[in-house]
Amino acid sequence: MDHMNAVTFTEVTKSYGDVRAVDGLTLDLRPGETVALLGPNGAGKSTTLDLLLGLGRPDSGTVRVFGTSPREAITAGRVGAMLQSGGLMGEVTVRELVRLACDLHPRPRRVGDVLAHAGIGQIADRKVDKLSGGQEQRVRFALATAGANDLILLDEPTTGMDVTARQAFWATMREQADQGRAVLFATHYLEEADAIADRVLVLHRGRLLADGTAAEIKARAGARKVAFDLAEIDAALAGRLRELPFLTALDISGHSVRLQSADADATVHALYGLGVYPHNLEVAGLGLEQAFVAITEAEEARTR
Ligand SMILES: Nc1ncnc2c1ncn2[C@@H]1O[C@H](COP(=O)(O)OP(=O)(O)OP(=O)(O)O)[C@@H](O)[C@H]1O
Repeated sequence: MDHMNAVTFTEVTKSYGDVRAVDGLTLDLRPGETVALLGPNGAGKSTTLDLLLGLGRPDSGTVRVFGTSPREAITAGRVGAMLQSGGLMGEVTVRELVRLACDLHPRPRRVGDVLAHAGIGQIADRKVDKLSGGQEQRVRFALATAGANDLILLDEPTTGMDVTARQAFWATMREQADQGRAVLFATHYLEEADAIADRVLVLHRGRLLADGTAAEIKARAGARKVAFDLAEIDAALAGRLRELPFLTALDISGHSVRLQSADADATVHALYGLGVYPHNLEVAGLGLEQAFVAITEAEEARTR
């Protein structure tokens, strides 16, 4: 069983009325992988997670979790989830709620361990409806890890958490992945995806636009930023700068030039060929956020 994929989507389509929320999605997740699911609002991230939880059924195609239907995998206690929506039971204490989740799980962890790992040991005796937003998120996280799950699904898990809570959260998730669990999380925090995920999926209108490591996705977006200063920029030089090869953007302001290039090596080579002497030359890759914007905007332009 161990070689089996944690998740397999095969040609999955799901519509709500006229809206194709998921459109022909094919993808595999392997045990031990931490995977970020990115996409603009309405891209189909939550729908994808719902399908994995058996909360919706695909119109066509198949979703398998450890080789079974999502429902079977959940009944067997293999899937833990932390979703955006859904209120928590309020009249009970944090410990009581976590204990209930552990009692209901086919393969429960110890209540004390769950509380400690989620960083809520100190607030275990508080009523759930008296918690701050960030504390509530930690409790949701505890509920998602009440049992020994093999797949953990997280929908924007760190929304509302402070920096310390976020770091503790991702450290715990990393441990879970190191123990062979697959972790799939939807997020709008691209720096988090960049830092945490082994693999990044970019969804757009229900389709998979990119699938790779953060470094691969940045490289795929291609462009690099180049910045330098020149002693003097007259109109003739400005014209020649505009004709540098592989330029995708150029901004000249006083003595400083900022540009984007699809092939920075070739652009910088040609720049020296103009007989000028750039000072303070910097070449930098795009961040995941810029790469994400570049990829999704290119797709918008293509399908417009
Ligand atoms: N229950 C529903 N009924 C009707 N339309 C829905 C329903 N759920 C989702 N949709 C539509 O399906 C599309 C995908 O929505 P989904 O919530 O999966 O996107 P998302 O990527 O999670 O977005 P966000 O980043 O805003 O949370 C959207 O156009 C949304 O309006």
